Amino acid sequence: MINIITLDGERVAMALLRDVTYQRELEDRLTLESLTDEMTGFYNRKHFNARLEAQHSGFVRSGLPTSVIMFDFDHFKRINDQYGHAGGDLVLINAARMVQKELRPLDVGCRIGGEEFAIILPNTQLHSAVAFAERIRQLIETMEFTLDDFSFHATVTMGVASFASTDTSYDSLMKRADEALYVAR
Ligand SMILES: Nc1nc2c(ncn2[C@@H]2O[C@H](COP(=O)(O)OP(=O)(O)OP(=O)(O)O)[C@@H](O)[C@H]2O)c(=O)[nH]1
Repeated sequence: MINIITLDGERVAMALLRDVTYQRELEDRLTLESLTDEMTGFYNRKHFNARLEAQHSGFVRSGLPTSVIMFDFDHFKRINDQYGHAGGDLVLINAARMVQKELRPLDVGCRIGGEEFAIILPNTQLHSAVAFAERIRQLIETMEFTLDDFSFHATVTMGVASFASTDTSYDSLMKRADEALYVAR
């Protein structure tokens, strides 16, 4: 804002400038926090739904493929019972960290439930997504989790699906991935 003021009888212009960098950074941080899971740093279910809906629109418009990998830790309750909640948390945090390292820049890793994760893979056909899911599954299987004097392993069940021309919304893809998850058990 520029004001004209009189100083010592002279008319001068005075500009008021406000540095909003801090405010912008704070707003960006709050937005990011509302979209991410604090424990793993992955995006939360809200962001997952929004991104998948956007990917579905892209698919309808231009036919760009998108696949989704869902995975769920097997018998997670048993891990909590045997190694405590800290043991369960350790599995979720370390597995998410490992998966994050395997993702390409456009991929979106999300924690969509307690021990349930999903990865959105833009521009990825089903067969590539299946190969990637299998690699992740094996990597998790070989991870060793250590807490106090105990070492243990965890396994996941995966489901993979891609958008199809018959999909009326992103929900249809989720249903297929869920069914695949179920069949794999
Ligand atoms: N440690 C820890 N446990 C969690 C968290 N969120 C959810 N859980 C636990 O995850 C367990 C999920 O239990 P279920 O849905 O029965 O799943 P499950 O034991 O893996 O059984 P299946 O899915 O049939 O293999 C519950 O015991 C929850 O308490 C979390 O953030 N940390």
